[in-house]
Amino acid sequence: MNRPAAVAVRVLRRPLVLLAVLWLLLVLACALHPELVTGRDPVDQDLPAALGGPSAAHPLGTDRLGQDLLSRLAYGAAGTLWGVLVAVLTATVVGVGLGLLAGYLGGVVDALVGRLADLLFSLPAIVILLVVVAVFPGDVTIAMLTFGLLLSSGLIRVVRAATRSTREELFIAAARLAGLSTPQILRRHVLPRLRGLVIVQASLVAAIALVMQASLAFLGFGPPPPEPSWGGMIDEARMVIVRHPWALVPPGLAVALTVLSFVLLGDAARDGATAAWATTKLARRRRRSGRRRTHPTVPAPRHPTGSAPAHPVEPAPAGGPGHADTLLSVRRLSVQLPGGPARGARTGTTVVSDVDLDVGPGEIVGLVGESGCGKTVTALSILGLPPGDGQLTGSCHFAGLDLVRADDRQWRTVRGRRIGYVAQDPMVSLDPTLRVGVQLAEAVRRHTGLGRRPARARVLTLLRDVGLPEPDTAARRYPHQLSGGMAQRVAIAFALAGDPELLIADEPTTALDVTRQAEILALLARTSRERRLAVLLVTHDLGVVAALCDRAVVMYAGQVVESCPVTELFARPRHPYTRGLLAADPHRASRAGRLPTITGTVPAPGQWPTGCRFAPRCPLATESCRHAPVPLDRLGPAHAVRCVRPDEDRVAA
Ligand SMILES: Nc1ncnc2c1ncn2[C@@H]1O[C@H](COP(=O)(O)OP(=O)(O)OP(=O)(O)O)[C@@H](O)[C@H]1O
Repeated sequence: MNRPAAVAVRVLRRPLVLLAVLWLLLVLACALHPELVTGRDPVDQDLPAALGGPSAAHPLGTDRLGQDLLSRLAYGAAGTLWGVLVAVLTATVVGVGLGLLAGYLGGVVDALVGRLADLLFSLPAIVILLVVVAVFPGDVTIAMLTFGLLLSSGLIRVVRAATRSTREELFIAAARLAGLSTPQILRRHVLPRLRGLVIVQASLVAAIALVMQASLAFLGFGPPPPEPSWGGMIDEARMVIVRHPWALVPPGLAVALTVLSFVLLGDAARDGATAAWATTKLARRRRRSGRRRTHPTVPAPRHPTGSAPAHPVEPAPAGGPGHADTLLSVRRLSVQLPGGPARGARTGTTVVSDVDLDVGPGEIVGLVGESGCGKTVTALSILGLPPGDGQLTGSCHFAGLDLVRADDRQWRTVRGRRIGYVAQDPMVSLDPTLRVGVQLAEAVRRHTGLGRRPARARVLTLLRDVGLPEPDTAARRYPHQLSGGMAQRVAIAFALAGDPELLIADEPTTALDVTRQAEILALLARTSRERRLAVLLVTHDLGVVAALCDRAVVMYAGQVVESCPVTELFARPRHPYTRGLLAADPHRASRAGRLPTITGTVPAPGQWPTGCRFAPRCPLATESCRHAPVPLDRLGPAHAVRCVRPDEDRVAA
C-alpha cells in the first residue's frame, strides 16, 4: 500500500472520523443527486399531512405546508455546501497567499498585510453581511465571498506566524543557498509545512460559514421560499416551535452534525498530512543521541610536529594571505547585526570584524576557534546570508566576483552552483516533507538544466559517490528515515549537486558519532581530491584540522588572530590563543596530568576590549597590548598573526 493510502487507512480507523466522513459523503451525495435520496419534490405540498412527525410517507415528517422535510433537507444541501465552499476558498486563498508573502518577505509587505489583517479583524462581520445581503438579496455566493474575506484575517495571522518561523529553518537557508527562487521555496518547502495548519483553519472556516449561512437564512436573508435551505427550515420550525417542536430537529441536527464533521475531519486530515513527514520516535531518539557532542576520534593528527602534509592529496597551493592562486579571497569582511548589546538599542552590533582569508582551488582551509568566535557568521556571510539580516562591509572575491556586492541574479549563478554548503545538522537542512531523491533531483535539474530522467540518474550517481551503497533505497526515503551519517552524506550530495568549485562545510561532523565522523571526513578529503574542490571547513576541532586541512585560519572574538599552513600551525604556533588551543587539544595532551585550559571565556560582541581582544586571557599581555587594536601582521608569505609578541612561546594556560 502506498504512503497516502496507508495514512488514510490509519486515520479512518478512528470511529468518530469514519462517521464524520460517512456523514459528509451523504451530504455531498444529497448535494449532487438529491433525487437518489428522496423521490419527492421539496416544494410539493401535502396539506393534510402538515406538521406531521416521521412516517412511512415522510421519514422525517413535514412542515406547516406539508412539505417533506427529508426532501427539503436533501435539496437544501447543494446551496449549503456551495456557500461553505465559497467561504472556505476565499478565506484560504486570501489568507494563505497574503500570510505567506508577509511572513516570508517581511518588511513593508509584512507591515501592510498586518494592517489589512487588523482592519478585516476589526470589522463587525454580521453588520457587514447584513448590508451585503440587503444589497444583493438572496445571493449566497456574494454573501459567503464577503464572509470568507472577513474570516481570512485569522488565517493571514497564523500563516504569517508559521511562515516566519519556517523561514528561519536551516533547510530554507539551505534552499536559498542552493539558489532556489522565492516562489519555488514557498511552493516546495514552506507550503507543505503549513498543510496541517491550513487544513485545520479551513475546517473551522467551513464550520463557521455553515453556521453563519444558516443564521442568515434564519433571519430571512437566505434563498427566497419555497426554495429549500437548511437555515430557512430552521426559521420555519421556529414559527411552529410550540405546536410542533419536532420540525426543528432534522435541520438543527443536519447543521450540528455537519459542523462537527468538518471539525473532526479537519483534525484528522491535519494528522494525516503531517504524519507523512512527522518525525518518528525512533528518528527523534536518533537525533537526540546524535546531537550529543562526542570527542573527536578523527584520524589522528597527521603532522602534529609539522613533518607531514595535512591534506592527504596533492600539494597545497602556496596559500596564505593574499596569495595569487586564490579562488576565494575575503578582505576586511565585517558583519553588523541589527540591535545593540543592550535590549532595544538602535545601533547594530559588530559580530565579525575585518576578517581576511583565502582559499585556493582544491585547497582545504580550516576555520577554527572556540564557540562564539564568529566562524559560522563568517561562513554564512561569504554565502551572502548573514544571520538576522546582518550588514556586510569589506570584500569577498570569488572567481572575480565580489560577493558582498553581488545582486540576486548573480547569486543565483553562484549559490549551489559554484559554492555548495553543508550545514552542521543535516537533518534540519533537509526538507522533512520531501523524499531525498525528489530534493536532490530538484537541485540537480536547477543547477544543470538536465531533464527528469537524466537528473534521476545523476541523483543515483551522487548518492553512490558519497558512499551510500543502495542509492535507490536512500533516494526513496524521507530525511527522518535516514541515520545521522546517511543524512550527512545526503547533505554533501546535495551540496555537490551543482558540481561547485567551493564547498563551505560548517562543523559537518558535530552531530555524528565517532565512527561516522571519521567516515565523513574521509569522504570530504576524497571529494576534494577527486574534484579539485576547495573546502572552507568550519570546526572547533584541531584534530579535524590536522587530519584534513592544508591551512588554518584561527578566529577569536570576531577577528582572525592567526592564519598559516597547518604544518606551521602545529610546528610553531605564533599567537598565544593558538598555543592555548593546541595545549588544550585532547589529542595532543599527555595521558598524565590535567588537560590545560584557557582561563576565562570569549567576550561577547559589543564587549570586546579596545586593544588586543585576547589580552584579558593572555599570559603574555602587557599594558601596551591593551591600548590600541592590534593589526594582522605578516610573518612570512603564508603566515599572518595578530600579536605584538609573536616570538614568545608561553601558552595561555
Ligand atoms: N542571529 C543572531 N543574532 C544575534 N547574534 C548572533 C546571531 N548569530 C550569531 N550571533 C552572535 O555572533 C557571534 C558569533 O557567532 P557564531 O555562531 O558565528 O560563532 P561560532 O564561532 O560559529 O560558534 P559555534 O561554534 O558555537 O557555532 C556570537 O556571539 C553569537 O552570539
